[in-house]
Amino acid sequence: MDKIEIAGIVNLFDFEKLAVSKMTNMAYEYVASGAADEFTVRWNRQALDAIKLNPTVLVDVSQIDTSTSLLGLDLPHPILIAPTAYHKIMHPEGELATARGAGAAEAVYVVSSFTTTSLEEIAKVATEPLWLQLYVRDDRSFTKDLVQEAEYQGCMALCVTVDTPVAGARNRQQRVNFALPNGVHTPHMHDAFALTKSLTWKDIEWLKSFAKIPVLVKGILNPDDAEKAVETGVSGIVVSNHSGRNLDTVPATIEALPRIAEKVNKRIPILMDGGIRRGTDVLKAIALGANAVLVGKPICFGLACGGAEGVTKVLGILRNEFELAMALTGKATIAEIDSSVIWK
Ligand SMILES: Cc1cc2nc3c(=O)[nH]c(=O)nc-3n(C[C@H](O)[C@H](O)[C@H](O)COP(=O)(O)O)c2cc1C
Ligand SMILES: CC(C)CC(=O)C(=O)O
Repeated sequence: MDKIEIAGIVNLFDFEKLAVSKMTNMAYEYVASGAADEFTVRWNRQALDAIKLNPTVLVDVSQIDTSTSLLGLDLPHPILIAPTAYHKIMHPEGELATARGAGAAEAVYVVSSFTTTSLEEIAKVATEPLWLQLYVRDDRSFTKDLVQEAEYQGCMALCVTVDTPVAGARNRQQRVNFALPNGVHTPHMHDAFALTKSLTWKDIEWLKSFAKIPVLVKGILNPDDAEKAVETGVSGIVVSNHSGRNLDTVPATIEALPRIAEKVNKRIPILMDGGIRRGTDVLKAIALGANAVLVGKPICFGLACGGAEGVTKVLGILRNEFELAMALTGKATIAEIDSSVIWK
């Protein structure tokens, strides 16, 4: 059943349409919704759509190379799986299916702190690099233990989420009384309300003082914060507005990206997420200063539609579209993608 329906899917938007019928209403609302009036959710997409491309013709594009290196990793393509919580509410195999899907698609999988499967189990099935997204809790020793467990399980980087001292006004989650179903647990985080509200740059320094793997901060929108991140010595930043789930009416990430890229000036890698749905979106993000992108919601919908296979298909479609976008704009390698590809 799943296989036939998935076979008919040709783009990432199709996954959401199919996922509506596959997910419980509560799970769908959890994944699909943003904060408050969802302006930022819409702006993420509208801002990407509004950017026009400037193709160069008569360039030899017989060999398209999407490979890139990031924090010491050689990646066949620059598309990562963004950390999203609670995969077992989307598919019974949860994060194990996501990790298998990532493996088949040669993608880095950033596991959420709110994973419903332990890192140990995920690491057993993963064949591509895992990173851990870290929510810091009031109990700092708990956080230290989690970092050490991530290192022990072979995670290759930490993404510390810094845009969620509190979750946003998630009205759609409130309307469905969002709660985890019986039998679904978060082995590394227990309680969403135990997140710390007192996280500062000092904590990032503290994490860096003992972490043996690169520390990135996820949730940067303000260029001055990007500068602080560089000064604090983090290994990279993720330009993100949490898919519009926290502070509504912040700008689209693609709008914030050029200013941040200018400030960072290639001193550390920049990743970006928020509304990436098309290969042309990946191209635009790279052209405006990102080294790599992450996708969140489409992975959840792919997982809901077809488990590991759905996740692989989401990534495969996006990667293929990205290759098409490179060929059609006359860019054979990632290094060649710069702002000349944007119509001004
Ligand atoms: C269902 C869902 C759960 C999420 N859970 C987390 C999380 O646990 N930790 C985190 O840092 N970000 C979380 N995010 C934010 C994503 O990592 C990412 O920033 C965002 O989804 C990217 O935008 P996109 O979904 O439009 O691709 C979540 C997003 C969604 C949609
Ligand atoms: C448990 C939540 C704080 C996870 C999250 O980051 C989200 O739902 O956006």
